[in-house]
Amino acid sequence: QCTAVPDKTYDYIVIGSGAGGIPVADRLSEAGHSVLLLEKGPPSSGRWNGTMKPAWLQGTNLTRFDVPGLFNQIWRDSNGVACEDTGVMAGCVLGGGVAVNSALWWKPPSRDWDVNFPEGWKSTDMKGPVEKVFGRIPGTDTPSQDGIRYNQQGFERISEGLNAAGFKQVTPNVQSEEKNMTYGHSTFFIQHAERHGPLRTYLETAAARPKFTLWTNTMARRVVRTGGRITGVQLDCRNGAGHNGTVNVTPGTGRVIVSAGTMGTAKVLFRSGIGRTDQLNVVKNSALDGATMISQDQWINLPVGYNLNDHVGTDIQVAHPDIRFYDFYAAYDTPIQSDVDAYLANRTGMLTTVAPNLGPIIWTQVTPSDGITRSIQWQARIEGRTNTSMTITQYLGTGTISRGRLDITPTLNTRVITAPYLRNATDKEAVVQGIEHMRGVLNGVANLTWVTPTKEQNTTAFVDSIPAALSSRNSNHWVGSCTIGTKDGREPGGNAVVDLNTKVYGTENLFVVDASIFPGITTGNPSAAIVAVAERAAERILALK
Ligand SMILES: Cc1cc2nc3c(=O)[nH]c(=O)nc-3n(C[C@H](O)[C@H](O)[C@H](O)COP(=O)(O)OP(=O)(O)OC[C@H]3O[C@@H](n4cnc5c(N)ncnc54)[C@H](O)[C@@H]3O)c2cc1C
Repeated sequence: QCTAVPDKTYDYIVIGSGAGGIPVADRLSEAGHSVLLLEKGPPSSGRWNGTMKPAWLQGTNLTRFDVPGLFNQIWRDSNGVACEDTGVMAGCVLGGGVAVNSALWWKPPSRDWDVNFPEGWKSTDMKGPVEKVFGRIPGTDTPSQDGIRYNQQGFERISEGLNAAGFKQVTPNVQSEEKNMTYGHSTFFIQHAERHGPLRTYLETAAARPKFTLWTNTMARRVVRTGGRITGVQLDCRNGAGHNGTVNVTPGTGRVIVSAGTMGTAKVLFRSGIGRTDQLNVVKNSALDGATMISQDQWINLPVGYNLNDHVGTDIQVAHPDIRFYDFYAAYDTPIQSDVDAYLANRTGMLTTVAPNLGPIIWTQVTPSDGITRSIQWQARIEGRTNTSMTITQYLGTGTISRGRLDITPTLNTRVITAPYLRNATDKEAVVQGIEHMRGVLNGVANLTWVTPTKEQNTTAFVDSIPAALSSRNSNHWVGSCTIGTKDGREPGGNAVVDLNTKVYGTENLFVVDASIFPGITTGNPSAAIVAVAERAAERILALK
């Protein structure tokens, strides 16, 4: 049953409850403001009354989102979980990406801020926000309550090669600056062997305050505005629940924060008449929005959808007779009973391991012929062509030059129109250099065999054989599309959508706080960096008059 919007206004309306939205909503509410957090999807974890679970979790307060061993289920059945309007994988449930992801959790090295971000957002500015994030969500590299890491054969064999090649083993979030020739155990935002992170910290403190309100199953269709002044948000209820109508901000002082993710935020802005004219014309000519869209003389011409980025993923695969595959996919419907018992009784055993048994995580840097250093993260997992194979994904991160673009279709879905992968020759050179290096390192592991590339294959030919396309390179780490910067995108040569306070250019009270404002991709999986950006944005927004 949909509910009509009550006659009440809010100091802040935050659209989207992901890595960016939950922390910023919490900090704004902590400052004493009334805050409404909108989420288009249903509840996810058991803590928030989620219901999606396998038979063996019936009668517990856990859902598929809570148990680390079930995190693979998103690749088996994403119905009602994944966004239907993004063209790429993203979580459309309470928590967004931090409800559905692999929970990998990295303190960003200074380089991630200093290479990518504008003034006011450099590593010296981000030190406090990062400390706040890790104070609340420290993460762990031993999720199981008995302190045991299970099925570590892959980690151990690969480490032999790394050690022989001079790599140093580190505790990644302690030695977080050491991101070259280092490796460590996967580190997760897991606690008590359950998914933790923003849903179990920031959202809990926010929800405990009387002036905080959360509406799930409630989608922001567009912001309602007169010129640059936003007065409210028009809502569509979903899944036969949620709220319908237009909810307003406090007259004169209220603000709206869009935190709907790299794809979702771009869509909300397009539907609100903010973007390049070609995209706004698509919305204007659409059956859904055409008749009700804000008139053309009010459009704000900004480069929404540009500067899109993601880690370029390149998979290599090796095999070793010691490696043991564990069937996390089967754990949903036909789990091993002793593993279920260990998990439910003690939070120990294989199901405390994030599927599909990730690690080691390895960091290197390469500098191709343009002289610009690229950070690389290598992410190993026990999954591949056979039961003894291991896939190791190379993520090309901080320092990449290639960028892509997203746009909106006549049915109002976003889609990646230009994939941000290897559009620049030196990015490709960096990928090849990195793989060449890792092939040498892994050749130092006794009894290791190569699946891809084959031992004889030339590295450049191997990299060329994998299309620079979404289907083969996508890492689900989308950033960009509403870039932060000082060059107002309404001006010739301007590339930024939001200013240094995360306020959308040309508006008085509209902000964007999520992965979409990142000017470039991070070294590692980005969720901790996004939470840190939300902390910093809250500081800056609260400091505004
Ligand atoms: C399968 C997968 C695995 C990943 N693994 C990792 C990992 O291990 N570690 C890591 O650091 N990162 C990982 N990531 C990436 C990480 O989760 C994302 O980068 C991060 O969640 C993005 O944060 P965000 O706030 O920008 O958007 P999101 O977290 O995507 O949040 C956006 C939220 O807004 C909601 N929304 C969208 N439109 C509207 C609207 N119009 N109205 C109301 N609500 C709306 C969405 O439903 C969603 O809840 C993974 C991502 C995926 C998809």
